[in-house]
Amino acid sequence: MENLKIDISKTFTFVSEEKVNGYKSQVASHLKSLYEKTGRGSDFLGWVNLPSSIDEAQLSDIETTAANLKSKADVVVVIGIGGSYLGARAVIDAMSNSFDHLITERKNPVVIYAGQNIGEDYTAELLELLKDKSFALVVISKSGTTTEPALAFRLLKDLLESKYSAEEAKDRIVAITDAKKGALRTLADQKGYKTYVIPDDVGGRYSVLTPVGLLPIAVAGIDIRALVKGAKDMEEITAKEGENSAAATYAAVRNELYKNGKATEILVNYQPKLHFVAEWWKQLYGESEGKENKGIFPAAVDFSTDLHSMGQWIQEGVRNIFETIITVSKANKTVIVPTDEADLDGLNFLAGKRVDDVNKMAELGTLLAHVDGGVPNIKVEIPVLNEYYLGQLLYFFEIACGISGYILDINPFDQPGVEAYKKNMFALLEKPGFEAETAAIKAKL
Ligand SMILES: O=P(O)(O)OC[C@H]1O[C@H](O)[C@H](O)[C@@H](O)[C@@H]1O
Repeated sequence: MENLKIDISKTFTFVSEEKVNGYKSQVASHLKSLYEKTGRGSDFLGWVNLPSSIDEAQLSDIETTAANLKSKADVVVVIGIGGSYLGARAVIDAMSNSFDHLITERKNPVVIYAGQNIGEDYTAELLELLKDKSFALVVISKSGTTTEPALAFRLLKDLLESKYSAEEAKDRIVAITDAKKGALRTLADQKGYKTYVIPDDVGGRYSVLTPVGLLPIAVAGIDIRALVKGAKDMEEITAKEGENSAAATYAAVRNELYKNGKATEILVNYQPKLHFVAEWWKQLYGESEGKENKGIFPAAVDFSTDLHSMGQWIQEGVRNIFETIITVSKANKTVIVPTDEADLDGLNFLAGKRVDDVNKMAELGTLLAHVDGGVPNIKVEIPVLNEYYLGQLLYFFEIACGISGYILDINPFDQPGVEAYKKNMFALLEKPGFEAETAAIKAKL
C-alpha cells in the first residue's frame, strides 16, 4: 500500500543535498529525545504515541456521544479557538462536501464554529440563527479559561437553557477540557455535562487526535477510526525509518532552507478543501517555532485561486520564501470537460480530459515557474484525500514539527508569547486582579 511521500529534489538548486543529508545524525538524536521524552518541553510529548495508544473503548465512547448529539441536533456548534478548533475544522472541511451547509437531506448535523473570534456581528447572527434550530454544543478548552470560547459558551448556553428544559440542555452539551483545572471543568462538573479530558501532556495544537478533534469529526459523520489508523501507521513508519523518514527529511530541508535565508514557508494546496489543514499547520508551526527571535514564518495559499492574487509576489517578490505543496495524486470524483461545437471559449483542446488533469498541469506548471523564479519547492504527496491519508498527513506534520523545533534549538511545545495580548486585553477591560497592568497600559494611551 502507498504512503505519504516527500520529494525535495526541487530544493537542490538552492541548498545542497549533501548539507540536507548532513542533518541525519542530529535528527536521529532529536527523534530519540522525542521518543524518550528527554528534550525541551518533554512534559508535552503525550501526542507522540497518541495514535497507537487510542483504544477501542475510547473510540466507541466518542462514537456513542457523537451518535447521541446527531440524534438530538440539526446543528452542532463547536466552541473553541486555536488548537481547540483548528484540527477538527481541518479534518471536517477536508472530508465534507464542499457545499455541505446547503445539503438539506442529511445524515449528520451541520457543524458550525464559535469562540474562534469575538466579532459581535458573527455572534449576533449565530444566536439569531440558532433560535429556530435544534442545536447542541461541544465546548472545548484545554485551559478552560480562554476568553473567546468562554464568552461564546456563556451566550450559547444561555440560549440553549432558555430553549430546552434544564435536563435536556445538559444532555445537549459536551465539554472537553482539563481533568481537574479551569472554569470549564468546574462548570461541567456542577452541571453534570458529559465531559472528555484533554491529557495534561498534549498541548492544544497537537490535540487533534484526542476527543478535541475526534468528537466534532465523528459528529460530522467522518470515520475517526480510519483517521487514527492513518496516524498510527505514520507513527510506526516514522519510528521505523527514523532519520530517513519523510518527516525527518522535511524537518531537515526546511531548516537548511531557513539557514540560507528562506525565512517564510508557504504551504500550498490545489484543493479548496485543504484550506483549514493549512490553518491548522500554521498554528502548529507558528506557535511551535516562532520564539527566541527565531522561526520560519508559516504562510499559506490556496491555488489556483491565489495564483490570481498572490502569484505575482511569489513569482517575483523578495526571494526569502520557499513552498511546500500538499499534493493529492487522484481526485475522488470525476468531471470530464465536454466538447463544444462552437468552441467560442477555445477550450476544446481540453475536451475529454478530467478537470483534475487541468489542475495537475496548473500545479506542475506553477511548480516549475516558481522554482525558475527562485522559490525552492518541497512536495508532500498523498494518494487520495480520505480519512486514512489525512491521519498520515497530520501525524507527519506533528512529528516533523517536533524534530524541526529541536533542530532550531527552541522548545516546540510552549507558547509564552501568546500571553502578551491577553494581558493587555485584560488590563484594558479592567479585569479584577489586573489593576497595576490597567494603570500601566492606560498611561501608554
Ligand atoms: O484550549 P484552550 O486552553 O482554550 O486554548 C486555546 C488556544 O489558545 C491559547 O492562547 C494558545 O495560544 C493556543 O495554543 C491554544 O490552542
